[in-house]
Amino acid sequence: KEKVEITKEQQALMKIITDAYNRHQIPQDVAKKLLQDQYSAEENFLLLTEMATSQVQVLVEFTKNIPGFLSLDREDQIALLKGSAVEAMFLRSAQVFSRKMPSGHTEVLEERIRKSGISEEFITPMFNFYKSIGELHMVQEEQALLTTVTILTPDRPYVKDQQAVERLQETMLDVLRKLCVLQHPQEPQYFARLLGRLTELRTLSHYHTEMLASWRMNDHKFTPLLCEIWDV
Ligand SMILES: O=C(Nc1ccccc1F)[C@H](C1CCCCC1)n1c(-c2ccc(Cl)cc2)nc2cc(F)c(F)cc21
Repeated sequence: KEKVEITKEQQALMKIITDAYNRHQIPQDVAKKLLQDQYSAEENFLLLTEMATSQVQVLVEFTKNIPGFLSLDREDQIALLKGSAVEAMFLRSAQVFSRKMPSGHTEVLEERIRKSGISEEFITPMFNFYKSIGELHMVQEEQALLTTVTILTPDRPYVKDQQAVERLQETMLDVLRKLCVLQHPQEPQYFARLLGRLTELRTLSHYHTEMLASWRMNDHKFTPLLCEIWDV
């Protein structure tokens, strides 16, 4: 049984990333808003575009705190942000959905999202993903590192120096792997399950353009930033 040990440097890296991850969260809590009131499809769509726009802004701030990210080629930094923004939003949504809430709140939240305007065909895959993330009961360090690993995906479109991104991602994967072993000693497969979620996340994110286009309302308006990032 090999002794898994997180080094001092890895401990420091994890602290920087987790603190940044917790610092750069959306100011107002979308779950609270959704639990307070029932909104029309138009109001929900507007809320989504506002949330997604501010999510991109906090994602940019968060990446500045990933050690080594700012040393990457500038255009590659943009390519990584553009390539991971939708996945980061769905990952964040899943973490919001999986948060411990007073009994009955998760059901209300699920109901509100089901009725928000998203077309039927996307509801099941989306909630399957949210529930599979919830079942992992990730600690906040794992959530922060998983988002970091998602951002540092070398094979995003237009990334020139993939090796440099790969080296950074591997550094984060090594810390995440050790953390999983230490946090979930009874589950040797936990780390593999965690990475399997990233495949599900990528698949779900492929639907996002259709999910938005099929939102049950006419004339979908987007912010300039979302047009940039969401290919809409
Ligand atoms: O705001 C949102 N997500 C979100 C974005 C950035 C940061 C944090 C976020 F939670 C939207 C709302 C918007 C308003 C209508 C209902 C869905 N949202 C989604 C979601 C996201 C994108 C598509 Cl295409 C379809 C649904 N899944 C959610 C699960 C939740 F638990 C939750 F609280 C909100 C959620």
